[in-house]
Amino acid sequence: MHIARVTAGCSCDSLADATEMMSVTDALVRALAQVAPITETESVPLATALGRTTAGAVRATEAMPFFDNSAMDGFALRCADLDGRCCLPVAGTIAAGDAPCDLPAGAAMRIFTGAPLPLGADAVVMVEACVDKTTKVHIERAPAVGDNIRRAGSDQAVGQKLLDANTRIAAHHIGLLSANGIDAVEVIRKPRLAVFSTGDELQSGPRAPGQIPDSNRPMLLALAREAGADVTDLGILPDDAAATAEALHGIGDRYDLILSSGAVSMGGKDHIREALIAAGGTVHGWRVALKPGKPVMFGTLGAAAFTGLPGNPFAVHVGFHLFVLPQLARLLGARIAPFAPVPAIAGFAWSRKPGRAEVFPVRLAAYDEAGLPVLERLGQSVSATLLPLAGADGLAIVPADCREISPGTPLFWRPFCPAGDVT
Ligand SMILES: Nc1nc2c(c(=O)[nH]1)N[C@H]1C(S)=C(S)[C@@H](COP(=O)(O)OP(=O)(O)OC[C@H]3O[C@@H](n4cnc5c(N)ncnc54)[C@H](O)[C@@H]3O)O[C@H]1N2
Ligand code: MOO
Repeated sequence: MHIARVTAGCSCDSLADATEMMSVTDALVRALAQVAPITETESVPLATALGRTTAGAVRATEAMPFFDNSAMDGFALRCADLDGRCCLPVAGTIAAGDAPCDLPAGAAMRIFTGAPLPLGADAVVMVEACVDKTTKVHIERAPAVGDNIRRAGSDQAVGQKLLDANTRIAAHHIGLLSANGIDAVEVIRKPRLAVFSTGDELQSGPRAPGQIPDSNRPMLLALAREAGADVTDLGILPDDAAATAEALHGIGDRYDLILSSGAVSMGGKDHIREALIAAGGTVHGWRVALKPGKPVMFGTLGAAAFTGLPGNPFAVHVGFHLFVLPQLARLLGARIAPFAPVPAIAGFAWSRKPGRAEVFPVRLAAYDEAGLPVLERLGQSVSATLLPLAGADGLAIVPADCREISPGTPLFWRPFCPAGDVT
C-alpha cells in the first residue's frame, strides 16, 4: 500500500471526526502489532503444498541438469570426426528416457531433445542443418564443440537455493521443486482463523420481515481460505454483549486471529468492544480514517489477535484486504505486500468529501499511450452493497485529502489476484 501517499497531508473538513480516527498507516501498524510469526512447522507432500508458506529456504539436493543432454532434435557427433567430411554414418537413435550409451568412433547418432548425450559426442547438429539419409547423415553446417548441449549442472549446483524462507508456494514453485525431485516441503503451520457475525437481523434459513442473509461470514471464510488460513466458522452471535462475551470466553487460545463483523460502531447494539473486554480481551485501537471501514477495531483475546470489522459488507471486504491480509502475512513471516501497488490513471471525474482515505471498486477500461491502466470507478461509495465489486477488476485507493479526481489523475490500485494468491 502506498500508505504515505494515502494519508499524507490530510486537509479534511470534518476534523472533529478525524482527530478521533487513526490514519490508515497507523491502523496497519496497530493491526500488525497484534500478531507474531507462527513458529510451528510441518512437512507436507508437494501435491498439497500450493498456497503454503515455506518454513526455511529450500535447496537443491542434486545438480541440474542431472546429466548432459541434447537441447535439440538432431544428430550427436564428435566435431573432430567431421574433419574434411560432411557425411557420417548413423549408428542409432537415442531418445529422452534412454540410458546414456557410447558414440562409436567416426559415427553420428540421431538424438531427440532431452535425450542423454552419447559418451564421446561433443556437439548436436539440429535436424534443420542436416539431410537425414536414414543410414547416414549429411551435415550442411559444421557445428562447434558444445553446440546444443545442456551440460550437467549448468543450470544449478547442489545446494542452490530454490526458494527463500517464507515464500508462498505458487504453481511455478511446485514445478521447480518437482523438477528437482523434491516431493515434500517443510512449511509453516496454517494460521488458525475464526470468523463470526453479529446481528439479530441475520438469518440463514427462511427470513421474517426485517431479516437479511449473512453475507459477511461466507465472504470472510472464503477470503481467509483463499489466503491460506485454516478457517473455523463460529456462526452468528446475537446482538447481546453478555451472550457474545460468553461465546468468546476462553476461545482466544485456539486461534491466531479472530474476525468479527458488525456491532463495532456507535449504536446502542454495537457491543463488540464491550464483549471483548468482558471476555478478558483488550481493545488496542478503534476507528480508522477510512471509507468504507471507519469503525474497524484491533484487539487481542488470549493468544489471538481480534480484528473487529464493520457490518457493512463492502467495509468488510476492504478491511480484510487492508488489515487482515497483512496480519496473515505477518503470521506466516511473509512480506507485507502493499495494498495498492500498481500505478494507473483515472478515466472518470469525481468530487469527494475529504477526511478519510477511500477505497472503491474499479474496472480496467483501457490502457493509455504510455501503457498505464485507465480505471473506471464502479458504484457510488455505498458500503452496504457488494454489487459494484461483481464487475470489478480490483480496488483503487485515494488519500484522505483527495477532493477532486478528473480523467488522467494518477491513482494506485490493487488488481484482484487469481484465487489462492495473497499478494
Ligand atoms: N452514529 C453513527 N452511526 C454509524 C457510524 C458512525 O460513525 N456513527 N458509522 C457507520 C459506518 S461507517 C459503518 S461501516 C457502520 C458499521 O456499523 P457496525 O459495525 O456497528 O455494524 P452493524 O450496525 O452491526 O451493521 C451495519 C450494517 O451491516 C449489516 N450487516 C451486519 N452484519 C452483516 C452480515 N454478516 N451480513 C450482511 N450484512 C450485515 C447490518 O444489517 C447493517 O445494515 O455503522 C454506520 N453507522
Ligand atoms: O465505514 Mo462505513 O463502512 O463508511 O460505511
